[in-house]
Amino acid sequence: MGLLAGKRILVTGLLSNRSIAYGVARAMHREGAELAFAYQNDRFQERVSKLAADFGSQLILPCDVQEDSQVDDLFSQIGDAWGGIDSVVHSIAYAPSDALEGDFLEGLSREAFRISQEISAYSFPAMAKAARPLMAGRNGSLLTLSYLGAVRTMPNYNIMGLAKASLEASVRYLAACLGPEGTRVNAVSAGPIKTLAASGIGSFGKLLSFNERNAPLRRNVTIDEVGNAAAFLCSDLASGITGEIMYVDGGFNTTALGNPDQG
Ligand SMILES: NC(=O)c1ccc[n+]([C@@H]2O[C@H](COP(=O)([O-])OP(=O)(O)OC[C@H]3O[C@@H](n4cnc5c(N)ncnc54)[C@H](O)[C@@H]3O)[C@@H](O)[C@H]2O)c1
Ligand SMILES: Cc1c(CN(C)C(=O)CCc2cnc3c(c2)CCC(=O)N3)oc2ccccc12
Repeated sequence: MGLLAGKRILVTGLLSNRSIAYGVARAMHREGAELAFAYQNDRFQERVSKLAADFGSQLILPCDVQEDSQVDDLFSQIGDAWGGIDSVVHSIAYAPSDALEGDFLEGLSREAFRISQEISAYSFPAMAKAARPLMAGRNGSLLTLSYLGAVRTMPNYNIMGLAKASLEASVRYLAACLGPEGTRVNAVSAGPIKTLAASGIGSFGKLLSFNERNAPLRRNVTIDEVGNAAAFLCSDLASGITGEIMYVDGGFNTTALGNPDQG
């Protein structure tokens, strides 16, 4: 019997078969979950529907998290179709690309700050608020994806680091708010992975190879390893875990000087 048998889970942020959300969906499907998907806008409907078919999903709904009405509509449609929901996976981030390279202050602007916080951080508690009535009494869980740049400075990550810091704080405040009603809230902080969100980042290749050479496991992680951890955190095996940021990064976050042989 799969870890997630009988669970109904919404997975957001699926965009390609390299998406972390794809790895999460694959693990959760394998563990017996019934999946629904949300895509950012109509441009992505066809490609997400094709990807979602890999997981036998018929519930594929639009949701641009910049619009409150679309977040509300998403969960009312899920309520109509399912009557309730056990878990929500938030796998969404965005900052204007010119804020994601070079000098932190050069890339800083009120607009870049607002957009990155709104899409990459506010959207998680906003979805939690809309999902709350559907999750009552189900001992469900919420899960989001973070990155080490939330708590350590990472060259070029810049304004996204502030958004992830905000996101990780929301994991703790949501855990405190929803724990009494039985809903758990956690994050997986993943190591760097070559996805669409990572492409177009100038120094990404260097970052991947630095991690590969310096992480205790001496390699990068895969979307399936992140997916497995996400499936565990949303399963009843993790019934005592909430407000937690679980690192799936080959141990990189635990090192100070990395690989001593690297000089
Ligand atoms: N790739 C990495 O190295 C890495 C590492 C750690 C954490 N993460 C996090 O994983 C999550 C998924 O990113 P990914 O690497 O799988 O890339 P991805 O490009 O596959 O996924 C990013 C998703 O964000 C969605 N999105 C952006 N703006 C949106 C909006 N306004 N409304 C709704 N959806 C919107 C996109 O449609 C896309 O599906 C992000 O939160 C990212 O910060 C990525
Ligand atoms: C790792 C890592 C990532 C992957 N990661 C953890 C992320 O969170 C990426 C999120 C992201 C948010 N917004 C945008 C983009 C990516 C690229 C396209 C775009 O226009 N905007 O991005 C980096 C950017 C700089 C340095 C390291 C990294």
